[in-house]
Amino acid sequence: MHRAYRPPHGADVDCRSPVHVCRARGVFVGCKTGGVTQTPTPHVRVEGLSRHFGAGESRVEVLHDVTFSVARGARCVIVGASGSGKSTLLNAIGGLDAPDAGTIHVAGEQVTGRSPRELTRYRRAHVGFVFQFYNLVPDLTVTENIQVTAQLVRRPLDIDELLEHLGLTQHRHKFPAQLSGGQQQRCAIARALVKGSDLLLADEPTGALDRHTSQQMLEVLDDVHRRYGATLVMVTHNEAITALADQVIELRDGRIVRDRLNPHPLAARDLDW
Ligand SMILES: Nc1ncnc2c1ncn2[C@@H]1O[C@H](COP(=O)(O)OP(=O)(O)OP(=O)(O)O)[C@@H](O)[C@H]1O
Repeated sequence: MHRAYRPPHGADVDCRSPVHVCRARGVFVGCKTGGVTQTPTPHVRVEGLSRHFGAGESRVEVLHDVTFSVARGARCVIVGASGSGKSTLLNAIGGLDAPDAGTIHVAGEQVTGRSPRELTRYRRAHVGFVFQFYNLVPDLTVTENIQVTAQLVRRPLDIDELLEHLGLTQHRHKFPAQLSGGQQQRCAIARALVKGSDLLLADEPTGALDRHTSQQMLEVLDDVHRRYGATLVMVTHNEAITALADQVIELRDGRIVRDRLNPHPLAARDLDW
C-alpha cells in the first residue's frame, strides 16, 4: 500500500534551521558547547568514531575520534578534501561499514555493534542513500528502479507523486542510459526517498554533474528536504555547498576541525558558485 508523505513526528517542514526544527518539536534546549548548539535528542549522534584500513606499513588511519550530532530535520554538510574520510564516515552512519571504535546512534537506536542482518533492517527502515554515480540498475526503467526499493518496506511513498515532484513523470519508462546525469540523479533521489526514510545520506550528489546541473540538483534536494522533511547529511569537497546547510562540519585528515551552525542558510537557487 502506498502512502502520501507526512513529516516525521509532526515536524514543521517549513522550518529552515535545525534550531527551529527542534523548537517546533519541543526538544531544543539552547545550550552551547564548543560553538555548536546541542540538542538532548539529536537524530544522529556520532561519538568517538575511529576507523583504519590496512595493516602494517599499509595501515591508514582514516577517522580519528569523530564526535558530532545532527538535529532531526537539519541539513548537515560534511566538507573536506579528497581522502579526508567523508565517505567512510557516511558509510558508517548508513550501516555500510563498521568502525573500529566509537558509537553511532540514529533516532536513539545504536547502529554500531549490530549484526549484518540487523544492519540490513536498520538501512531498510531508516536510511535513504544518494551516491555520486547514482548506482541505478541499468536494465530497469526509472519506475522499476524506484519500485525495487519501494518493495523493501510495507508502506512506501506514492511513486507517481514522487516522479511528479522530481520532474520524472515523462521519463518514467526510460532506462538509466537514456537519461541525462541530472535525471539519473533525480531518479536516485526518488529511490532514496520512496521508503519514507527519515534520514537521507548523500555522498557527493553533485560530484558527477556540471555546474548548471549541480545547481538544479541542489534545488531538487532543497525542495525534497522542505517537502519531505527528512534529515539530510551530505558530504562534499565543494566549499560553496556549505552555504545551503544548517550545520557545517569540516573534516581534515579524518578529524573534525570545525562544527558550526549556519543561522542563515541560502536557498539553492541563490547559491553563488
Ligand atoms: N576499503 C578501503 N580499503 C583501504 N583504504 C580505504 C578504503 N576505503 C577508504 N580507504 C582510504 O581511506 C581514506 C579516506 O577515504 P574516503 O573515501 O572516506 O575519503 P573521502 O573524503 O570520501 O574522499 P573522496 O572525496 O575522494 O571520495 C583514503 O585514503 C582511502 O584511500
